[in-house]
Amino acid sequence: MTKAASGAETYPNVGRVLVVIPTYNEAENIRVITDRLRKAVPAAYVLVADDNSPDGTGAIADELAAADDHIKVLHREGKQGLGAAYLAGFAWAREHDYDVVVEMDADGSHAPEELPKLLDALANADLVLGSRWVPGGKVVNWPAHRFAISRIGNFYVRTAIGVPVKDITGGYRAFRMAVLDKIELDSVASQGYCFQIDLAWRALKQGFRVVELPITFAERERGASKMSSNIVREALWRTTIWGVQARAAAVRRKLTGRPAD
Ligand SMILES: Nc1nc2c(ncn2[C@@H]2O[C@H](COP(=O)(O)OP(=O)(O)O[C@H]3O[C@H](CO)[C@@H](O)[C@H](O)[C@@H]3O)[C@@H](O)[C@H]2O)c(=O)[nH]1
Repeated sequence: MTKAASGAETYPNVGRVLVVIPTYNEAENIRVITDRLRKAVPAAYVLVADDNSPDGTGAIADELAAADDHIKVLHREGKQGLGAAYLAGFAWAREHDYDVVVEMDADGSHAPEELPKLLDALANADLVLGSRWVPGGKVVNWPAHRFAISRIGNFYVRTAIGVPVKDITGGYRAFRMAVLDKIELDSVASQGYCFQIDLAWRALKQGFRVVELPITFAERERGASKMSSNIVREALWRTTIWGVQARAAAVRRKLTGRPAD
């Protein structure tokens, strides 16, 4: 089979872009999302990070990769969570010299057609967060319980760790590689939504320019969400601990007069 022509290799003013798509049982979605993405941003490369999905997502991704040299596949041994799949994707991006790494769900919740907006915003930012909760952002067809979890969760995180970000749990974002190089990914243990909170917070603490841009998040039409009560619980306990640690550090600084570590 002849591979599709690569087209442009870089995105203007940004460089080499890798979109990491973690997958677990996304056989119904992976063709659609990669097709939309390749049309929306022909210069971008795609890495499907599949956790040995029982529904054969990995084999479909291999077929797509065989036909298009902008599509790559990372086969992982088994289901280890969203965060672990992204960390493996980031390490792959670093090994292969990408300038920007994008996180995107496989199920169409994150519209590839909005990616140029996120990439263009990197002109004045190091990390661009697609946001449902800034003016202009929205969610489509979300069940009431997801809406409530996201709004209450984001409010809780903002209050607990004291960050101004409106949608810190969102999973549609573009990182300059400099951010991923600096935020000590080896020590990231969080998974699920908490992984998103963790990375954005690390970037903010390092003083990187973090910008939120409105996006439309659409509920998946095919396949099942992997959201579970464990994912929500993890976000709660970890952010509570981080909030307490941040406050304790602020008090220590006040008492000793020393700047932050
Ligand atoms: N490789 C791998 N991929 C996974 C795993 N769990 C989930 N994924 C993939 O991660 C993406 C998001 O999973 P969903 O199950 O659809 O996520 P969600 O609950 O709708 O969560 C989304 O919204 C959250 C905030 O509302 C975000 O925090 C989260 O990152 C994601 O974007 C999908 O492509 C899914 O296949 C896993 O264990 N391993």
